[in-house]
Amino acid sequence: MSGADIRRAAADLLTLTLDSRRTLDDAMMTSQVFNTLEGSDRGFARAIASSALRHLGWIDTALAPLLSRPLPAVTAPIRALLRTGVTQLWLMDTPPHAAVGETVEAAKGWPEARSGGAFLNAVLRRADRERPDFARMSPLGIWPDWLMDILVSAYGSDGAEALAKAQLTEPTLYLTPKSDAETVAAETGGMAVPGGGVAVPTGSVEDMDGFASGDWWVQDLAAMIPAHLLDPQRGDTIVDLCAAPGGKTLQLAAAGASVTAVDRSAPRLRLLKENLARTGLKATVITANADEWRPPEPVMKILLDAPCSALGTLRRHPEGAWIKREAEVARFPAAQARLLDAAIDMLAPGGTLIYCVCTPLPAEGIDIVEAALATDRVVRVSVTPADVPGFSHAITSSGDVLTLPGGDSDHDTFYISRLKKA
Ligand SMILES: C[S@@+](CC[C@H](N)C(=O)[O-])C[C@H]1O[C@@H](n2cnc3c(N)ncnc32)[C@H](O)[C@@H]1O
Repeated sequence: MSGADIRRAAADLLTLTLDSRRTLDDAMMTSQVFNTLEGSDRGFARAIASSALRHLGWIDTALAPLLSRPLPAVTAPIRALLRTGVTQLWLMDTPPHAAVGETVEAAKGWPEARSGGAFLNAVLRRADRERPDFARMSPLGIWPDWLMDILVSAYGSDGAEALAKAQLTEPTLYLTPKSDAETVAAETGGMAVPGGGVAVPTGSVEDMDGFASGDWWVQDLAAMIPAHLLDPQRGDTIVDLCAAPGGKTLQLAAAGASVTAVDRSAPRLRLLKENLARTGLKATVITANADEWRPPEPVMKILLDAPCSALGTLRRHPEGAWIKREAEVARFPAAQARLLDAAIDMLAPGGTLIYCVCTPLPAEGIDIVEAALATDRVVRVSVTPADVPGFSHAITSSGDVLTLPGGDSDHDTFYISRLKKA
């Protein structure tokens, strides 16, 4: 494949994410042009798109003075090629002649972009001469204004900046071992870390030792905490609500618990079933709306990983900042409160419920839990340092866990609360 094909594929991934509002993973699965690439070409196209999405607010701000019309007024294919070109020039080690030349070539082979070749050439040449100094730009500028505003109002400028800086850093790939972390570390060339995960060098997951044999699955370190806090034991009956694609179901099942995994999305449950089959673990899988579904009898342990804005995983999915809308984010708390109420209904007296969301927004985390506590149907069981090896710094003054970035931390942001039925 030619260098132009790689740029065309990267631009296609950008239009699918930013203009069709798909996730990058989904775009990579559906883009025909991306799927003609193999090996390192595929890796390079993905790296360009991923870097563009990670830094998009900065890129668009720096592009604006180079254009005679606003970026949104440029057609989608040319806009994607512009972003593809400047990402190579400003953020990657691509030699300028290749970044400009191959991106302009890509336009020539793309009927909807062909007429913009000369414009693209002129802007990219100027972008090569007039390079922005991203180090002097506020990290908050990588986000759309609405997102910056809600994070600044929740955490102040410094806290929001820490979240933005976390997004600017390539996240480590972590595996959750089915049984022994040291064995998985030896098998994959990784390193066992406190909390039970294994940090591995980034690469093709399917090609790593132990993938096909199901010895591990990919899961962020912070995402391992909720299942740990439920203290799953052999013989426990556990209901895992909002379970797909199943990272936490696998953890609970690997501990020997009898798990019922409930999710309303059949396609996502297909992934959960694939994960169970690959790892040889067992769970009862139910497609249902957890607002309405009830177990045959109340259970002692429930995990509710509620649907959320997922703003705590932007470092892995930076496109989330651009494909989500403020109004959608505002709708989550009502759904979360309903689901927590339903989960409390399913819980036996004295039973334990873990509520978690992968977002730093208090409206989706502590506010939901405080409202449930105010009904007196549940009490909080404060998390202790011994409960969360490697994460004692994340225990909040109210006894929950909030894994905000800080120092040399390298994990997603989760809010987790442990509740007991009164
Ligand atoms: C954060 S994801 C769950 C991730 C999963 N627990 C894991 O560890 O892989 C939230 C899930 O909630 C599901 N969901 C959203 N609303 C639901 C509802 N009312 N009933 C059941 N599942 C729901 C979504 O389909 C999605 O799979």
